[in-house]
Formats: sequence, structure tokens, C-alpha cells
Amino acid sequence: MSFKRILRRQKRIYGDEMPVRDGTKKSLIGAIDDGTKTVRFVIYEAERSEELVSHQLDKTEAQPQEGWYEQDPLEILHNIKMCAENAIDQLAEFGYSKDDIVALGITNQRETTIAWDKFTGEPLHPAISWNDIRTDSTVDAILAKVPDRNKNYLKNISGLPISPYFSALKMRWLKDNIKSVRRASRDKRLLFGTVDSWIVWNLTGGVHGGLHITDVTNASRTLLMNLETLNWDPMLCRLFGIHRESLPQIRSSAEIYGIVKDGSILDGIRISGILGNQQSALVGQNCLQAGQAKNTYRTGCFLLYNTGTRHVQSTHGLLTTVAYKLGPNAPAVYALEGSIAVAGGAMKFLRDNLKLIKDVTQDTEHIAGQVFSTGDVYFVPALNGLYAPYWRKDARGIICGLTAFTTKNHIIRAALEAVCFQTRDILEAMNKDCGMPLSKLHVDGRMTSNDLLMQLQADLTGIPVLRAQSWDMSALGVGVAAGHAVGVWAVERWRHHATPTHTFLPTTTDDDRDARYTKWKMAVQRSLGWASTKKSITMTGQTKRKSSMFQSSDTLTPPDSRKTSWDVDNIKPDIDSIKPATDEGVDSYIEELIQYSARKFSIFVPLKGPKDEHTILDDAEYYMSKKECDYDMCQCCQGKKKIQTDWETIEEIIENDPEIIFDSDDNPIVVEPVKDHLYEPAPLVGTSLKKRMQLEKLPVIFKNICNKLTNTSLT
Ligand SMILES: Nc1ncnc2c1ncn2[C@@H]1O[C@H](COP(=O)(O)OP(=O)(O)O)[C@@H](O)[C@H]1O
Ligand SMILES: O=P(O)(O)OC[C@H](O)CO
Repeated sequence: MSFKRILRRQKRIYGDEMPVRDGTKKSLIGAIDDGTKTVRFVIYEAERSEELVSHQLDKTEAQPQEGWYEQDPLEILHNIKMCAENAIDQLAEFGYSKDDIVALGITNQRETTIAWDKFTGEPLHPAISWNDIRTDSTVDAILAKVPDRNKNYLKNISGLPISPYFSALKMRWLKDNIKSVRRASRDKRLLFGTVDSWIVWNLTGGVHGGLHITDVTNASRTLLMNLETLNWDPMLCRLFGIHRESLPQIRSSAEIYGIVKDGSILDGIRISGILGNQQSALVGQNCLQAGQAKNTYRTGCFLLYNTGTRHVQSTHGLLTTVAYKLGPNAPAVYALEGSIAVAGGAMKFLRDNLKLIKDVTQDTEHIAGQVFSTGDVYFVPALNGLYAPYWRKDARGIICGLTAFTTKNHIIRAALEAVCFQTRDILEAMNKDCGMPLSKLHVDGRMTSNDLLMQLQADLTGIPVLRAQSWDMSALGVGVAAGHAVGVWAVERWRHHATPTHTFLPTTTDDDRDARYTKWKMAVQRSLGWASTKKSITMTGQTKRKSSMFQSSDTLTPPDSRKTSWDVDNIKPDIDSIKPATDEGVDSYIEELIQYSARKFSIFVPLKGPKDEHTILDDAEYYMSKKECDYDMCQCCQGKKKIQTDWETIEEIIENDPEIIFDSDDNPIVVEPVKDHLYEPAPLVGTSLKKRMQLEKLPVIFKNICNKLTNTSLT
């Protein structure tokens, strides 16, 4: 008899005073699972891999511009509370109450970045989602600072390539483009965090002493954490211009961090587990031994391979990431990760944009199953560029191989196959890095309920695919971590607990699947470089910006992803023909030019003079104040410098190419290369900077534009 039927029968007998299912009450663990598109709250009986109760809500995702994805941080908190209340209400049916929940874990979409005010608790901008590519030009600005524009230049330290995907780029973008963020930074009110930090800070009291923390797995996705020290890396913070005091403290993935104190139904429960959702699925799938791997299919798709306590550097486009650290004194365990940006997201694209399906769960498998093949159609869903192993932000989606015979059935099937081919791309890279092909693939995530997808995955990779009993291994993983920290869910025992699975075996020949894979690679080639072709403003539609979920009146015109290809010296726009700021297109063009000129020449123009010492900007402070000592960079620290690597090259680059600097009115100011200032006696303040203006270095075009805008001669 099924568990649900037993429950129904018990309910008839016992009424509201339900006994627990096997007579003895177990400790309960709550898990918050904040994904890109959904929030869930799940409650487990400790040491069981089955969920007891859960509730889920969809999230709103705004797309104010092409390539921009935003979420409302307050909605995330609201939905968590709603889900928790609903799930806790259901506990009575099982003979439990809220008081039986002994610990809470949090698993979350990674990299998504939030900036908020420490004193008011207000988010300063919508959360910038992990898959948002607005930071394209920020990436280019950073790449311009590193030798050979090598996107893998920081991999030895952080495990990650320089890509719009990671939080440091989003933080930098927020500081460069959002006045309120810059002001908060200047006034030391700014807090940055990934979604876990935002949730924990709010749950533990917010402005009344909320904890500003994150765990190693989330921190390892920022591009600011050093994989060796498991702490914020001074050089990386410096390169991206992010103050350490605005970043959360990095903690292990399983320890008692604090108690919920937000007046919600969760009040009083200990928070004792935090894991990024893909790492959490690795724990949930019980892949706790080096050599074990899992693939999670949700909005994106992420294959993680446990490499034990060694952090292995990929030479084939994979990331090195922290898999978990189950306690403050436990060793950190690392993983190689193959990240796929668009998996389930492609199904939503077919539903919402192309309107080929109405309901993802019901239609996808059914419609794709009506044809026996894709009819040689290939769909590369590079909607926001391609992640591993390509890391090409200039790739864009293509559907190719269309004939007069093609129907929507073929396209939907091709979208499913795309998920499988992308997984094969990752497996190929992983095999090359590890030298040992994976002999089976453990899978989870909501998409894995699609049997056709699972069979295609086995057929297109040639290895058995083992589906987890429950699709949400992320919530389970952090449940285990949280239970482990409070001593009710032993990881050691969990390690031997085999997760039941359904197995899909390959039915194709090697030749068959290799031929198909070759065609896929051809399709990928055709998707590359698409976004580097210049588009006109009318084509981008950026002049007519759709409203964002925040009224961000202080957002500067978004930087254009193509700007690094401009040679500003050779740009000779007809300044006189530039109309006043009523025309948004022209206005944004001027702003872009100013921003670009500023970046290229490291020279910043005071539209109004700096006011006083206090007007000095965060970035100026960052480079010139005594905080330099924290980074072993200033003269007094030179002798004691510990880091003996080729970082010196980066230091030089940074010193000669500061980020944009603004005064208190958010006007860019003029500085010489920072290198000259670094060794000046302190204090170096606005007045010194002003004296050192070298306007003759300004390109003519830049001066002309500023004259036009301010009606003030700069020379
Ligand atoms: N049966 C299915 N077949 C194909 N795709 C599915 C199916 N069910 C769900 N999906 C896709 O899987 C994704 C589910 O994501 P979800 O679990 O809500 O995770 P998250 O919010 O963390 O991204 C969605 O993008 C959806 O389009
Ligand atoms: O929303 P998901 O579940 O696809 O997860 C997003 C990832 O954590 C991004 O790195």
C-alpha cells in the first residue's frame, strides 16, 4: 500500500492528532531551495531521503533589456515565507509540528548577485541573475587588463574564467552603473551577496544584527575567492575593485551560523547548512567520493565531478569549484564542473517566445515523441552565449537544418537533444581532464521526469543514465548538511545510503552517436561569433527600455557590448549634429563614448570640481588609503610581500589602469595613473587629485563631448 494511502487511512482513524508514520518522531530538517524560476520549502525527516512535505512557488523574472535578467530580492524573501508557512501547515497531517524542525538549510541559484543597504535593509537594485549578460563590456574592460586578454588568466587562483556568469562582474557593473550602489559603497553602507547571503542576513535579523555570511561553495562562484585559502583573494578584490568589507564572511557549508529572528514562522530555528544548488545536488546524490559525478537538469544544467580534496585545474574548459566543506574543521572537497547555461530554459523559450508548446511538463515529451528523430535539425540554445566548454559570450542561438519537411515536433525534439549534446560536450572535456571516462551518469533536477529526454541522453552519450528517486536533490543535499551540523543526520551514514534510481540504457551504436555528435559540433561552430557583429540601436531596441522591476532612475545607460571594438581615436562623430538629451539614442551614445573614453585612457573628467576631502570616491580610497596595507601592496608592505607569483604583472596593470572614479556627485574625476599616487605621502585627497589633472592627455573627441554636454571649457 502506498504511503499516501496509509496516511489517508490513519487520518480517518486518528482525526487531527495523527501519529508519525513509524511510531517514533524523528527530528525534522527544513530546506529552502531558491532556484532561478522557483522557490521551494521542503521538510525532511532526518536520515530519510524522502521529502515529508513541501511547497513551491514560481518566481517573476524581469527581462528589461536583451540579455538582462533580474529578480526581485523582496519577492524571494516573501516567497520563502509563503512556502515555509504552507509546508509547515501540512506537517500536522504527519503528526508533526513546527517545533519538530531542528535545523534549516539553504540552497540557492549561484552567482546571482544582490546589493543592499546595511542600515535600511533595502536592495539597491534588482538581483542580477547568473545568466544575465549585461556585464559583457565589464568583462572586456577586465580582459583588457590581463596579458593576451586571456580569459583563463585568473583560473589558477579562482578556478573560473573571466565571464559575465560570475558575481564579481555583476558587482563591478553595479558599482559602475548604479549611483545608489556607489553612494552606499562610499558611505560604507554597501553589502554585496549571492542569494544565500541575502536570505541569511534577512532571516537572522536584517538591520538588527543580521549575519552577513556565505558558504565556500557560493563564494567559489564569485571570481573573488582563492581556492587555496578559501578566503577573498586580495588581488582579485583589487582587480575587480570590490571592497572586502562589503563582502560576506566565508563559512563552511555545515555549521550552526545563527538562529532565525525575522518574526516569521521560521523564528527560532537554527540555520546550519548553506550550499550552492549544484553542489548541494552532489551531496544529495551521495556523490561524496572522489570520482563520483552527477548532472542536474533545471533552468541550466550542471555536471559536477568530485575530485576529493585536490582542486584539479581543467585544461578543457571546465571550472574548478568547491563542492562542499561539511564543517568548520572538515576538509574542503573540490569538483570539476561543466556548466550549461540553457537546459530547461530552452523549454521555457519554446513556450514563452516561440509559443510552440503550452505546458512544458505535459507537452514537451508528448510532442517530441511524435517524431522518431529531429529530421537532422539542430538547435544550439546559446541564448546568452555558451558556457562550458566553449565560454563564448559572443555565441547566439541557432536552429539549423530546417527543410520544408520540418515541423515544430522536430524543433522541440532538437531542443531536448541540445541538452544531451551539451552534456556530451562536458563529458568529453571531463574525460580529457580526468583521463577516465565516466561509466554512468547520475541525474536529477525537474527536467529528468521527462523519460524521452533521459533515453536520448543515454543514446547520445552511450552510457547508462541513472535517475535519482526524487528530482530535487539540491534541497536534499542541504538538508543532509544542515542535519549533519546539528548531529541528527550523519554524513558518514548518509555516505552508505544508496539512492534508489531508475536506469536508462543506451540503444545506439558508437558510429551512430558519433555521427550525430559531429553534426552538433558543426552547428555549434555556426553559433559562435554571432553577437560580435555590430547591431544598430534600432535593431537592439535599447532606446525603448522596458521598465525594470525597480524604478532605477539612477541607472546609467547600459554599456554596449561592442564598445571594446571601437577605436575611440578614430571615431569622429559630428559633435554639432548631436541633439540635446531629449533623444535617448543620442544621449546614450554620448554616455557610451564618455564611459569608453574614460576606460581607455584612465582619465576622468570633473564636470563639477570635487568638493572636499569627503568627496573622494570608493575606488580612489581603495587604491590610495591605508587599506592598501591589507593587500600587501603599499610601499610599507613591499618588503613583507608574501605572494610570489606572476601577480606582479597584474599589479602593474591595475596600478596603471584604475577603474572609473567618481566624486560625491557621481561625476567622473580626472586622475593620473594611480601608480604615481600610490607612493605619495598620505593623505591623498580630492584636492591633490585635482592638481594632478593632465588634461592634455585627453583625446580631442572626449573634450569636445564634455564641452558640448557641460558648456564648460575643460582646457
Ligand atoms: N517534463 C519536462 N520536460 C522538459 N523540461 C522540463 C520538464 N519539466 C520541467 N522542465 C524544465 O525544467 C526547468 C525546471 O526548473 P526548476 O526546477 O523550476 O528549477 P530552477 O528554478 O532551479 O531553475 C524549467 O526550465 C522547465 O522548463
Ligand atoms: O536555477 P538552476 O537550478 O538552474 O541553478 C542555477 C545555477 O546555480 C547557476 O549557476
